Amino acid sequence: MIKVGVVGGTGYTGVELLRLLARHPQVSLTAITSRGEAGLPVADMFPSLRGRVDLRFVAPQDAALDQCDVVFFATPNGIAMKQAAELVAAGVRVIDLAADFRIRDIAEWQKWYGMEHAAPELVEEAVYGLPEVNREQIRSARVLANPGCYPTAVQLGFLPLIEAGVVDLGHLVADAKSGVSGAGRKAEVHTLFAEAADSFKAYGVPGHRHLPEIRQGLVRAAGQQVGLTFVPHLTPMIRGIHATLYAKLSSDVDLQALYEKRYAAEPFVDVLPAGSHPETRSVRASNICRIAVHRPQGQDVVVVLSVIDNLVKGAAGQAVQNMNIMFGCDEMLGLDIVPVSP
Ligand SMILES: NC(=O)C1=CN([C@@H]2O[C@H](COP(=O)(O)OP(=O)(O)OC[C@H]3O[C@@H](n4cnc5c(N)ncnc54)[C@H](OP(=O)(O)O)[C@@H]3O)[C@@H](O)[C@H]2O)C=CC1
Ligand SMILES: CC(=O)N[C@@H](CCC(=O)OP(=O)(O)O)C(=O)O
Repeated sequence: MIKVGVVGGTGYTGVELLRLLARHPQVSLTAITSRGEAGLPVADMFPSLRGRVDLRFVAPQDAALDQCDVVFFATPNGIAMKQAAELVAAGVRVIDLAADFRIRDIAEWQKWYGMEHAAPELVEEAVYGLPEVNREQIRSARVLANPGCYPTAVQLGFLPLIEAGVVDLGHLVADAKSGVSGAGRKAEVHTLFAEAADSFKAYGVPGHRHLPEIRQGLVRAAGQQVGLTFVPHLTPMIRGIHATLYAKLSSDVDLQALYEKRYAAEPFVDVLPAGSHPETRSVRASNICRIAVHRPQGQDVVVVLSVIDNLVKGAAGQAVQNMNIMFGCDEMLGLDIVPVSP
């Protein structure tokens, strides 16, 4: 059994991890932390876990994390980077759901995240956990940088076009919408029911911290610089990301065949039939990214629609997928669940 610790078990991605890990046949949940709820049975806070998780929350400093085989950090940015080195030295593998190890350029990371990096040497060795790109490196990772939610939907949508070299790399556009759980469980005015339940807005247009992460992945696939415009939106739903991606075609290609071939062996990417319009509810609570590719009215423009559940393929599900790869389990173990909506 894989002994697992979860730091940040009271947050949205933390409880989503617990939902998935509690039913994982190879996992033994060992420690689940909370600073404010130490001592409280986890199932008292989350009744959906009654009978499935019988641990109590423990304060992070009291958790025997060094006894685990792997520790997930479902914490704000800047926490994992301070603890990962000690854990790795103790032989514990680290999966960070935050952004501490995602950006290889430390100066760039510090600019976007507004803090000094505490473990640049671990960024160097960390593996970016997008299995559809890095599966082989993930197997031996000691530090795993789980991708961001928008970066997962946008990269999976753009990658086939970029890898095949069939679009103008200077003018890629990603227009993405997220449910409110993407902002986490902490209290903030803009996610109050009265603020977010009946409104729709773009944000971060001058620059969002996921821009450098997406660009890093696309540049790697292209082998050259790319021009990317990324505009996130907050939409009145709880879970889900819908990314609409635009690019100018530079060669004539069978787009449907291109996407079907690229993802034929991927268990968690579903390329829909030509002409489809994926809905976020079709992936709710599942680890699947559903993609449709369009060429409107035969123009030289390609439009890609990519949907995920931000808490699953965009966070906890992808983290469990990565754990499965790191520990030699079947990649779908604990994740072979159907979406909860039609
Ligand atoms: N929400 C989403 O859709 C996605 C989130 N992410 C990333 O995953 C991480 C977690 O996000 P999310 O679950 O939404 O956030 P939440 O705000 O919902 O939860 C954060 C958790 O971190 C714990 N925590 C906060 N500060 C500390 C600290 N100093 N030391 C230890 N634990 C701490 C909190 O627990 P307590 O206060 O009880 O200690 C809480 O359980 C973030 O980095 C986020 O950016 C990534 C992809 C998608
Ligand atoms: C709707 C919403 O607010 N979404 C968050 C992004 C989600 C997230 O948690 O960011 P990471 O994946 O980098 O951790 C935001 O735009 O800041």
